[in-house]
Amino acid sequence: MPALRLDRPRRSALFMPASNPKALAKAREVDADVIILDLEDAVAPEQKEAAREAALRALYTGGFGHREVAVRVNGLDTEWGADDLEALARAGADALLVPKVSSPQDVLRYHEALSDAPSDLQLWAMIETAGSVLRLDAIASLARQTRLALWVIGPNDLARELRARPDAGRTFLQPFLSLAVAAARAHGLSILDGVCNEFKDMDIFRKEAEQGLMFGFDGKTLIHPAQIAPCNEVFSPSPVELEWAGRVIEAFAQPEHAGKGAIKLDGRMVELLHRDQAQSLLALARRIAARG
Ligand SMILES: CC(C)(COP(=O)(O)OP(=O)(O)OC[C@H]1O[C@@H](n2cnc3c(N)ncnc32)[C@H](O)[C@@H]1OP(=O)(O)O)[C@@H](O)C(=O)NCCC(=O)NCCSC(=O)C[C@H](O)C(=O)O
Ligand SMILES: [Mg+2]
Repeated sequence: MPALRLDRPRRSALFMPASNPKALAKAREVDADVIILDLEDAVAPEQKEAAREAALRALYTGGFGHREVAVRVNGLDTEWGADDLEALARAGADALLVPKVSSPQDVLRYHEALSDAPSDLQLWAMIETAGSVLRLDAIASLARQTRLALWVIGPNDLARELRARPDAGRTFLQPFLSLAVAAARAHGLSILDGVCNEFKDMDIFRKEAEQGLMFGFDGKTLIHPAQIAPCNEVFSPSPVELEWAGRVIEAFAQPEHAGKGAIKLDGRMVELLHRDQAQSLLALARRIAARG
């Protein structure tokens, strides 16, 4: 199975309809950590085959630099799903993102359909159905025995299925977001927050991205290039966090703190687990800087 790539910065993941040549042309320029070529909901039925061809051309052309590239295929329960998987399994994508996963059996179907794919091809799954909400732990538990490596939340499909009324604070999603992050972390999956449909008002977008950061997401999926810069900023360690991280590590290195599990710093307790967090933050900052 592919090694789980939790070490990659995945602050921003931009969806691009593979049927939109103007959008695809930007895939090698935009500052997103991940590009997701969409064959599913952003593509009209009559465009599905042309979009698949365009995604294949883009993958064979390559040149995506530091960006991870995923393709969101159509579900196996649609007339295009099996052909998408067949065509794309060996086309050089880092991952295939599959929609509307509801159960462990769904993951196993996709995993089996990819049995001949290169060993480093990852399976990413949209978590966006009512069924998936009820089976988070069982779905995530397949991470260690299949290609499953990452989840993406799908707030639009979830709102539709639940008949919820989304508001700016995402009230209907909040309990679910916490549980999804917990299930992902328990089984070593990466997890990306869902898209914000608002792409003109960056205050609304930024608040939603900050909310996702607070819930523990690794990054956020995006629909428009204007969302990339604020998203990267929100999901990068801030100067204040990096300064804190440096001081925590330094404090634990002092001879008077040798062998201690908890010490005082700035009038507050810090424990060895905070030193671990500090080291992770500094490592993420180094990896972001190394992307160029
Ligand atoms: C939302 C859009 C339809 C808006 O498009 P448009 O009106 O063209 O926006 P702009 O005029 O502001 O565009 C300016 C230029 O930027 C390019 N552009 C726009 N969006 C993208 C993009 N995503 N990637 C790359 N480039 C993009 C335009 O082509 C303009 O270029 P130029 O003319 O050369 O200046 C549009 O943004 C869009 O289609 N977004 C992506 C939609 C999508 O992929 N949806 C599916 C994923 S979201 C999802 O499915 C959610 C999930 O499953 C759930 O259930 O929640
Ligand atoms: Mg969806």
